[in-house]
Amino acid sequence: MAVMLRYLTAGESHGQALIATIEGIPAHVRVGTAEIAENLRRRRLGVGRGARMKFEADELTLLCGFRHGETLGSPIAIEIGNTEWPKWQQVMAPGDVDDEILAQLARNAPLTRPRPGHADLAGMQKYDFDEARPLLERASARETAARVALGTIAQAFLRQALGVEVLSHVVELGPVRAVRPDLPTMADLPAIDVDPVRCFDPAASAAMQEEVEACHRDGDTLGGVVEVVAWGLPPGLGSHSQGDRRLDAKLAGALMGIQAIKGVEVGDGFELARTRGSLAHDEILPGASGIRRASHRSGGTEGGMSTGEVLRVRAAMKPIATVPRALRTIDTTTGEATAAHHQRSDVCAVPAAGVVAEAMVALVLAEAALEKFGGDSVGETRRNCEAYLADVRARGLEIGR
Ligand SMILES: Cc1cc2nc3c(=O)[nH]c(=O)nc-3n(C[C@H](O)[C@H](O)[C@H](O)COP(=O)(O)O)c2cc1C
Ligand SMILES: C=C(O[C@@H]1CC(C(=O)O)=C[C@@H](OP(=O)(O)O)[C@H]1O)C(=O)O
Repeated sequence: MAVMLRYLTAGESHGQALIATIEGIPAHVRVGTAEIAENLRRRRLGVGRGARMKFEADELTLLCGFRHGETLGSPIAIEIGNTEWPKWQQVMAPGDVDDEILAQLARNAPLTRPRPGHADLAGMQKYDFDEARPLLERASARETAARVALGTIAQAFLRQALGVEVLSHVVELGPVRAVRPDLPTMADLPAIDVDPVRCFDPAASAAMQEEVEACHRDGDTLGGVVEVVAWGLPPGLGSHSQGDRRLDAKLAGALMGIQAIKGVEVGDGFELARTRGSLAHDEILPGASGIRRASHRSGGTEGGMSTGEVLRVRAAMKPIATVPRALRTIDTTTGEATAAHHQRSDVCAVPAAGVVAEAMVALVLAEAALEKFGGDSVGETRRNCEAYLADVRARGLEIGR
C-alpha cells in the first residue's frame, strides 16, 4: 500500500528550533501562519503548565511548500524557533566543543539521577549515554509543537476537502470526571478554548482546577483523559481488510505516540467490555433523510472503517514524571539510592495533550481520506468524495445527518 502522507519532526527541547516536514498534502489547502500559530498558542495553554510556558515562545516560519497562504502540493517544511536558545546554545551546541562550551558544561552537574516514568534510564541504557540530558532533550514533549503545526495543515485539508471538523476536550483530570450528557459540537469550541482545563462542564472544570492547585501545593503531578471528536466524516475511511489498515488501529497508534499517553479507547471502549451485546451496539434505524443510529457507543468506527457517525476517541495521559516531591532513584555514577533530578516541570499537561491529540487524529484522518479519495488538489479530493457520497446515496445507504 502506497504511503499517502508521510511526516517527520526533528529537534531537541532546548535546541535552536523544531523542524516539521510533511509530504502528500494536496495543493490549494488554505492555511497560513496565523492559523498554525493559533494552534501552537492553544497547545501552550492550560491549567498546570510550568514556568517555561510563560517565558518561552514559539517562533513560527513556513519554510517550504506554501505560496500566498496556500499549499503547493510539494513537500512542506516548517520551523518553530525557540526564543530561549541563547541561554542554551552552549549546553546544546550542535557543533564542535570549544573552551566556552566546556566552561558552561562544567557549571552544570550531569543528570545522573534518572526520573522514574521519564525516558532517562531506558535511554541512557539504550543509547550509551552516561547522563540523561542527551535523552530527555528529544524525549521531551516540546516536540509536540511540531506535530501540532502539521496537524493544523491536516485539519485545514479535512475541513476544505471533506467538511470535517476536529476538536478535543478534557473529560477527566486526576480523579475528577466531566459529566455532561451530550457531545460537544464545534459551536462549543470557543467556550472549551477559553476554559483553563479545556473542559466543557463548568462544575467539573472548577473541580479540576482545584485538584491541580492542590497537587501543586503538595509537590505532586497529575494526568487525565482527553477526548477527540470529529464531525462530518464520510463512511468508509480505513479498511477491515488488514489489521494495520483499520482506522481504529491507526488512531490508537497515533495517539499512543504522544508522550505520556498510556491508554486509548474508541467510543465507549473499555465500558463496552463490561456491557451485554444487546446494550453495546448502535442499532441501525430507517430515517426519512437517511440511515440513523439509535446510539453512539462505537465512537464512529465499525470493522476498522468510519461509519459516517461522529468519531470519538479518548486518550489517557499518565501523571507528569518529573514529580517535584522527587521520587526514589539511583545515582548512575555510584549506584546508590537517591532522589530523582528535578528543576521545574508541568504539574499537569492534559489540556495541552488534548490539542496534540487533535493534531494526531487529524493527521490519521487526512491520510485515510487521501487513501480513499486521492487528489492532487483539494478540489480533486472534494469532487472524488462527493461522487462517492452520491453513489452511496443512490444505493439508498446515505447516513442521515
Ligand atoms: C504536552 C506535554 C507536556 C509534558 N510536560 C512534561 C513535563 O513538564 N515534565 C515531565 O516530566 N513530563 C512531561 N510530559 C511527559 C513526558 O514527555 C513523557 O512522560 C516522557 O517523554 C516519557 O515518555 P512516556 O511517558 O510515554 O513513557 C509532557 C507530555 C506532554 C504531552
Ligand atoms: C517545552 C515544552 O514542554 C516541556 C515538556 C517536558 C517533557 O519532559 O516532556 C518538560 C518540560 O520542559 P523542562 O523540563 O525544560 O521544564 C516542559 O516544559 C513544550 O510543551 O513546549
